[in-house]
Amino acid sequence: MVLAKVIGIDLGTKSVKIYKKYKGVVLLENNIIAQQKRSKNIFAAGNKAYEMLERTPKDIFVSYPVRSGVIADFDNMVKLINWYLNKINCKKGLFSNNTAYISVPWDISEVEKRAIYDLINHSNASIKKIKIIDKPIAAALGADINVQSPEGNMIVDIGGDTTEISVVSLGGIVSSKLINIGGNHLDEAIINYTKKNKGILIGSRTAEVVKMNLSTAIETNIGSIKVFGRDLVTGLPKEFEINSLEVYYAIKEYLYSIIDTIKFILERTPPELSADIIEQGIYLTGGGALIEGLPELIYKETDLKVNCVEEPMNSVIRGIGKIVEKTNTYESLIVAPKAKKYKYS
Ligand SMILES: Nc1ncnc2c1ncn2[C@@H]1O[C@H](COP(=O)(O)OP(=O)(O)OP(=O)(O)O)[C@@H](O)[C@H]1O
Repeated sequence: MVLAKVIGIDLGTKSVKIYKKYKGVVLLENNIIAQQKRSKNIFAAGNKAYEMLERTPKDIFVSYPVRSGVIADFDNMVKLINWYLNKINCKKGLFSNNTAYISVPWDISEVEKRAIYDLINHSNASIKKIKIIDKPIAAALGADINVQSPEGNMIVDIGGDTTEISVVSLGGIVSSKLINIGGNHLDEAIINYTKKNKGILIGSRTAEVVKMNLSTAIETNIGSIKVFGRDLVTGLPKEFEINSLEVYYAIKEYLYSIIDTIKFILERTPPELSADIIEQGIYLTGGGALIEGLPELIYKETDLKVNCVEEPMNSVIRGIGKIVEKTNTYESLIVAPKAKKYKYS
């Protein structure tokens, strides 16, 4: 007899993380596909495809199938999920009665949520049960918050394409807002800054390196790095230096938009829960939580202390992992399905 497996999936805009019961995180890949333009066959997937970004010949096309937290390119996402599941040995025939726990943003439409069921049903994996978890709940669990208590907690999850700001209490979402601001927008802002102020065009991977090294919410110069770009006047490659103050100027507008949304959500939070949030502070998760000085800026603008979560990029998959390991304890956190024709459980 083949044993049933339980896995958890964090299907992010930028990356995919898969957790296997008793094993921990078994897959961490960029959620990106490189394919031949004509045949649409996979040329590379995951981290290998990311390495090809902006380096491919004309007949190879590289793209991200998840955009703004939802599946934007269904066919390619099916190809990728098959590739990921194959990589962790979760393909058809191998497991008889598998269950997958998958997180989705809260503030999206039912149709967008249902696409997750379609995705798994169209995949090669023999997953019988699909259980949906609200991403803010998973992020909160991953931040070691007791999500089932009556206490209110605010989670700010700054991801690749989106920031999801949510208040959770008693295992549910009290309020949440998903805004289209994430790491990709900061990369674009850095590209636009160097184009406008230095006359140099850089690629998105270089912009991400600049962001990871220098992104700051503090208006002071704390360091610089040298990178290559293309001089827009001569057309030739050029090495140039960029410092953290320049990166601050490039991204600050986005940071303030996130803070404005935090205030927006706070204004709409019932007073009892607001009191809890004031006492506990905000929890910052997602890759964007690594922006230098962001907790201090949020504190300055909102008067709320900010709790930094360890390895904030892994918060959601850590939370899903906790659910996968203790399915009975966390059964109440599973989102109730809305339509019948899908394989809900
Ligand atoms: N040190 C850092 N400073 C700033 N940003 C960072 C840093 N490290 C990673 N990031 C950014 O964090 C983002 C990825 O975060 P995360 O893994 O939480 O996103 P995701 O779950 O894939 O996306 P989403 O939540 O939008 O679906 C990327 O844009 C990445 O560049």
